[in-house]
Amino acid sequence: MEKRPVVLVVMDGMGLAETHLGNAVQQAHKPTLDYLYASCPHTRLRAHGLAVGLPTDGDMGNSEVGHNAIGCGQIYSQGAKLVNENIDSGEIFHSKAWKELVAFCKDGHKMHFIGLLSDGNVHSHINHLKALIKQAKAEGIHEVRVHALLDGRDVPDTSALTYVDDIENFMGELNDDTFHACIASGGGRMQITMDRYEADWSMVEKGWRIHVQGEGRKFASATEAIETYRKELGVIDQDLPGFVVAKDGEPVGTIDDGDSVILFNFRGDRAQEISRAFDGDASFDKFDRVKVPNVKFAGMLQYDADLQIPKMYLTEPPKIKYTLTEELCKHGIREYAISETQKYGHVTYFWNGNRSEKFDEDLETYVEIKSDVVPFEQRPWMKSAEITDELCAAIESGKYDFLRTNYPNGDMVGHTGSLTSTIIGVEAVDLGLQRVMESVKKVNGVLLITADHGNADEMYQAPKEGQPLKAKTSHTLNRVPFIVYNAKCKLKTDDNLGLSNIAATVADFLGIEPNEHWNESLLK
Ligand SMILES: O=C(O)[C@@H](CO)OP(=O)(O)O
Ligand SMILES: [Mn+2]
Ligand SMILES: [Mn+2]
Repeated sequence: MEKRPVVLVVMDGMGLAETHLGNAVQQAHKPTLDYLYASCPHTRLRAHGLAVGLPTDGDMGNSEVGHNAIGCGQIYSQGAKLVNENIDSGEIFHSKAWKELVAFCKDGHKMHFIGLLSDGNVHSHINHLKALIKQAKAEGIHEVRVHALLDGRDVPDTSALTYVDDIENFMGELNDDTFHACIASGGGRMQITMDRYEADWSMVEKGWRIHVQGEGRKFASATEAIETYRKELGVIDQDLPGFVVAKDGEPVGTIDDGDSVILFNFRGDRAQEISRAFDGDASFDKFDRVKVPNVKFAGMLQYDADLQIPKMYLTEPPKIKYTLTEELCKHGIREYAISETQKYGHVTYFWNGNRSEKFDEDLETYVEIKSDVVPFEQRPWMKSAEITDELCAAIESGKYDFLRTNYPNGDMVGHTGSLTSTIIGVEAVDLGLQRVMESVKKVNGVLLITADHGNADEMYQAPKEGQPLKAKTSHTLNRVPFIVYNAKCKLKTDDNLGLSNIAATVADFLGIEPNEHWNESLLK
């Protein structure tokens, strides 16, 4: 095959749904995508469940597992599954980190659990938290405090009380003369603690003050906080401000010297910054931690093995080998990756098997466009134009053989639950694609277009008879497209094909031999 530049575009969160109702992708004015479907080879891929290493086919896809699969051409058991197995076998409680943390806080100190309180299974699962609390009691811990990040992004948008009630009932049954567990603080996941890719460290600072120092608006319970904020602000769970649970004016669970802290999220992007705040020495300068308690801190997983974030962890992360980048570097292929902050790590860190470091400084170029810190329903175009400017220039420069990008709009705007804004987000992507196509055509390259999972394709929850339609903020279980522009080819259409079949396809178009560990190419 003659050597031509290959460009891969991931349209984040733009899956394929049958229904038109609430389908922002279908409802958008998208002449470019319409043209591509009408005239170019295309197929459908699995982007959820077993096809991306999740426990069951009931698990929706997400960016981490999606970009891992695209970037390594294989299916690895992912965090959600590895933690399940580690807990089921009881091995987690023999880990060095668990033993050290238990021993550290046993006498008169507290064990804290910080994490996303839901069963979304994208970043965490409430069952994992329950198993850890139960074992903490069994091993003689007296005090447990939960710092509950409220979801509404991987689960229905106002479901926080379901999970708060669930965990409080669970802890209530364990509580007795020797053991006391309760919620100590919390807040919406898009307000505190769970920032990613350094988009907005002030979120993490807010979380630190609330969880560690007990500084924030005080309430008698998590339920009171949620109900009060909902009444006052009318916002959905992910946007609820931080709160501290207090009794007689005193926080019930600050994080103090001698305590142990477990971050029970398994997914890495939104877990790294708070981990760095706990693990960081005196040189930590992302915000003023005021006082750093002498605690032992562990993550559910290690979120970046090269950078050792965090130092202690309960579950070994998937060891993703034979990545596309590694293989392309071996062949001297010059790579270019670009996105805006919110998805920058998706096309670098997740893409390369959860590694932030480059394989080859000379061959790889990474570009980050700074994301705005605004509610994305107010700026649904996000940085699509700026990404496109840079990408088109890079394509036309002739300096790169393989270029990749992620347009975040379908996903980031989709998560807000606004159908109108998400339609505009999809239209912004469509415009970007049109410009990328022109550049690809100019250099006689090949353009591959796909998505990492659905989101914008279902903006309403399944309708219930007699009830008004409710916004849906989470990802979907739908297939995603794979389209080839400017290359004559035939694509396989088998039902079992998924994101892990893309790496070998990219290699085919670049004219190099796919790695033997990769799943088959999509080319017939
Ligand atoms: O925002 C996120 O953290 C997830 C949803 O929990 O979305 P994505 O997997 O698309 O990054
Ligand atoms: Mn995504
Ligand atoms: Mn998403």
